[in-house]
Amino acid sequence: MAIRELKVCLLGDTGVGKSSIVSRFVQDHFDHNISPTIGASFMTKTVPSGNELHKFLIWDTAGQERFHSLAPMYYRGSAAAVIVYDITKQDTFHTLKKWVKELKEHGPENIVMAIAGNKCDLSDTREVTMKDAREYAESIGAIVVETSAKNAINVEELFQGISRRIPPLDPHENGSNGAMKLGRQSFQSTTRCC
Ligand SMILES: Nc1nc2c(ncn2[C@@H]2O[C@H](COP(=O)(O)OP(=O)(O)OP(=O)(O)O)[C@@H](O)[C@H]2O)c(=O)[nH]1
Repeated sequence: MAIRELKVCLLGDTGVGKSSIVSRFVQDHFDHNISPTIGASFMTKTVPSGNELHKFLIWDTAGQERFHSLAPMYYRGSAAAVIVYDITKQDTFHTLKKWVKELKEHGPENIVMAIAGNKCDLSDTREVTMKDAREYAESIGAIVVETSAKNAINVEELFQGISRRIPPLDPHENGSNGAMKLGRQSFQSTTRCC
């Protein structure tokens, strides 16, 4: 079975739960007292996808503004970006839109964009509706899903959605050096809710 290495970066405001999503996905663990990320952190996880294995090389970036200038190092060469907002904080949805703009202007041409509305376990105090998120995602051709890293809701599904957007390897395009051509399979939006 062929292994594809897929660089994925997580972007979004500080405190929205990027590290918690990665920790839930890779280690099936949630820490209430997780510290803010300094710079970036790196983890990997390999999952089956059709006839292939997708090895996600995950760069979890720091959301604090002082680290913003480092982000291009992590989205450059990425097959996918997970852009996270907190459904209980409208301003984090605004920050997400700024990240999407930056990715469109400076990110890889065919990057798969996945929007994660995290903390859906706190939907009683929601400030961003699923309708708004879905409409925005459709307008940019992104996957959108509401997640809870805390309660393990839709985290696996988020990465499965990314896997589905990665076109299967064409053996004729895979050179002897193992170079792989990545791109977005479809521009249709995919939506999942809690
Ligand atoms: N209720 C709830 N809290 C969450 C969830 N995900 C993360 N948190 C909490 O939100 C806070 C911030 O989580 P982090 O994962 O550090 O957020 P981050 O986006 O990585 O933050 P930076 O590293 O500063 O960019 C922590 O107190 C987490 O425990 C969730 O799904 N539900």
